[in-house]
Amino acid sequence: MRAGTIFALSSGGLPSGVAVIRISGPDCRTAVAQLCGAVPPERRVSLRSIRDRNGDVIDQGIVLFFPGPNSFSGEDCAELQIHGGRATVAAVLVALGAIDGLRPAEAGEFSRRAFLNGRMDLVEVEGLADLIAAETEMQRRLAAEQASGGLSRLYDSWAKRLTHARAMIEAELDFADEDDVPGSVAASIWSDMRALSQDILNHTDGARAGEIVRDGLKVVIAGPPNAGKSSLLNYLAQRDVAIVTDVPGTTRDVLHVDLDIGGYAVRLYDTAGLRETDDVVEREGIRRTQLSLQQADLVLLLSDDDMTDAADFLGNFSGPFLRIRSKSDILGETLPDSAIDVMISTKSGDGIDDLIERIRAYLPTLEVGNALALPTRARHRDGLVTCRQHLLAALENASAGLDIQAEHLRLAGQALGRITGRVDVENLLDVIFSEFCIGK
Ligand SMILES: Nc1nc2c(c(=O)[nH]1)N(C=O)[C@@H](CNc1ccc(C(=O)N[C@@H](CCC(=O)O)C(=O)O)cc1)CN2
Ligand SMILES: Nc1nc2c(ncn2[C@@H]2O[C@H](COP(=O)(O)OP(=O)(O)OP(=O)(O)O)[C@@H](O)[C@H]2O)c(=O)[nH]1
Ligand SMILES: [Mg+2]
Repeated sequence: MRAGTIFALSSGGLPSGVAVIRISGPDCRTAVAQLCGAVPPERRVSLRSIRDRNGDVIDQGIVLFFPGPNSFSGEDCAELQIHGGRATVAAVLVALGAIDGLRPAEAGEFSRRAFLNGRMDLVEVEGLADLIAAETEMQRRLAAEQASGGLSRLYDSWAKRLTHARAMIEAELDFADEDDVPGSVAASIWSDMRALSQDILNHTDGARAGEIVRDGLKVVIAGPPNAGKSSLLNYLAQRDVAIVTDVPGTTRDVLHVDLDIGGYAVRLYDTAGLRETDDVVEREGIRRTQLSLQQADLVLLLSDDDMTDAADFLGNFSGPFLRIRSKSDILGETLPDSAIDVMISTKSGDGIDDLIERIRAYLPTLEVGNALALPTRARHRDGLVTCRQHLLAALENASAGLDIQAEHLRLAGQALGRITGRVDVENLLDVIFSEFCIGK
């Protein structure tokens, strides 16, 4: 850990009504005393004058002091809640920087210290980062559960079962020579380990839902040029995001907008129309369309005709898709092909509600309570898979002997410990904390 006492603006963009500057570290008391004359009573709201080196008042603000270890970071912490003008904040930050032992915080450094001081584990830290980034209600619910330890409690309870099983095996190994210890201890242990393996499997089944809620459902609009793809993106975004013209081949870059459908995040992509072409720029656009199709959770296949050749537009994509007949306002009397799922018009708005309902069917449903403890990152899923592999290796290798089995249980527990950051994660920390903003 980089040493020193750190400070940062922890509230958002300036100007703001009030700005919160946080300080954490061993020289926190000194810093507060220097700026405010004296350290205010612990954990109490105090209105103080904040002064620069020359004793000139910069601002009047609310000052809080939280002595470690019972603080957010586990160190001595303070907050200066001042007026949120740019010059006011800048002057206070300059005054702090001039104090010996103080330096500006790096992104996520307050949380990193909280982690290193055992105030939060890694899964909670990730939950906190997601909570700050949450834009929809379901993202918020999932992140809040994770940040407050819901997922960690589950993983810790599993780690405890593994440790218990190992302890029982060790006991059995230690007394193996004595006649009065029957093998019956192991039987109940192995049935619990089988149950645990199933618990992990059920939990991992929720990983896709967790990742979709956190990252948003990726919906790609594809189809022939001029079908009205960009018009649909603009309509759903309620903004003029993409260029729309009657020239086929208008869109080249992949654009996206984030939608909130019933509290769930949906990331909608507009792509270049797919066709054979000699235009180098358009070909590059089509290549990018194909790349985004590989990432899609759902494809909206849009066309203003019956699109008998739908599969041609899907490339390697094998996931779910909806066939959408666009421009229904100029359909006239002709009935669309029965394979069409939805008919829409961005001119009249017809069919759009229907389309949104159809997209909704691909969103997970999050229930309250325990069901909110879901893995939200590939990192969690990978750790769970490794854990379960070792668990199965332990269960299936009775012939290898108890000590080999116990070793697999140890490795299973280690995989869980890596998820929560209780073991051996030094190399992960930079990646995880760099996701944070400064001041968190
Ligand atoms: N002004 C302000 N508001 C904030 C934060 C903050 O740092 N400052 N938070 C920052 O994320 C969140 C609240 N999280 C916090 C978590 C723990 C402690 C803390 O001091 N915990 C001690 C004492 C608990 C108590 O008095 O009950 C502890 O757990 O020992 C403070 C804030 C959201 N709101
Ligand atoms: N009548 C009618 N015209 C539409 C509708 N949607 C789009 N258009 C028109 O169709 C033309 C093409 O629309 P775009 O949204 O640019 O089509 P695109 O699929 O993005 O086309 P490319 O980017 O070239 O692949 C434009 O002239 C639009 O005004 C609709 O619902 N009804
Ligand atoms: Mg377009």
